[in-house]
Amino acid sequence: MVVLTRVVAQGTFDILHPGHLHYLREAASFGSELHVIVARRENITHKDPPIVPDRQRQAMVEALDPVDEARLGHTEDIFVPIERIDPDVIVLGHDQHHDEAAIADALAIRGIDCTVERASALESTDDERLLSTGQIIDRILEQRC
Ligand SMILES: Cc1cc2nc3c(=O)[nH]c(=O)nc-3n(C[C@H](O)[C@H](O)[C@H](O)COP(=O)(O)O)c2cc1C
Ligand SMILES: Nc1ncnc2c1ncn2[C@@H]1O[C@H](COP(=O)(O)OP(=O)(O)OP(=O)(O)O)[C@@H](O)[C@H]1O
Repeated sequence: MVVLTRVVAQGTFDILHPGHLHYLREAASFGSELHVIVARRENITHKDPPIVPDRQRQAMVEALDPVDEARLGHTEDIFVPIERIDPDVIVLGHDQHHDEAAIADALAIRGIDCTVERASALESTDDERLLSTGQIIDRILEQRC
């Protein structure tokens, strides 16, 4: 019998880059199905809002090879999609501003049996890759303005 292990990853995914692929491939390695929650613009208050519209960010993430399904997150309650997906593992990004223990407590309160992991960072070596949306936008501003 095949046991499906559902994994959740999440983020803004404004302008896609190799760091996103690294994160999503690592998240996918924790199970058999990767579900991605794409943050809604109105919920992105911890940094500049995304340039790319919500639906376009969701469509681009869903097209990536490691991703089985991508959805826009809930407008108010971040646990609504979690309750619908019912994941076995949530993988936080290396720099995501969420505390594993706090997420784990919130899952336990809701009776959701799911572990919380933290992905690693794809660090820039000496090559030319741009490994954050911020870097890409800075490069555009430098070279196009
Ligand atoms: C478990 C979990 C569930 C989330 N659910 C939602 C959601 O339903 N709606 C949403 O807009 N953002 C959701 N988010 C994304 C957060 O709103 C936040 O923007 C994101 O984690 C920050 O990622 P980034 O700074 O790496 O882009 C969720 C995050 C986590 C960790
Ligand atoms: N270089 C990277 N290595 C590993 N994971 C990354 C990297 N860049 C982004 N991620 C992960 O991808 C997810 C989405 O991140 P996000 O969409 O905020 O991209 P970002 O490039 O970090 O954006 P910004 O530069 O605006 O912070 C997060 O979980 C984040 O940790």
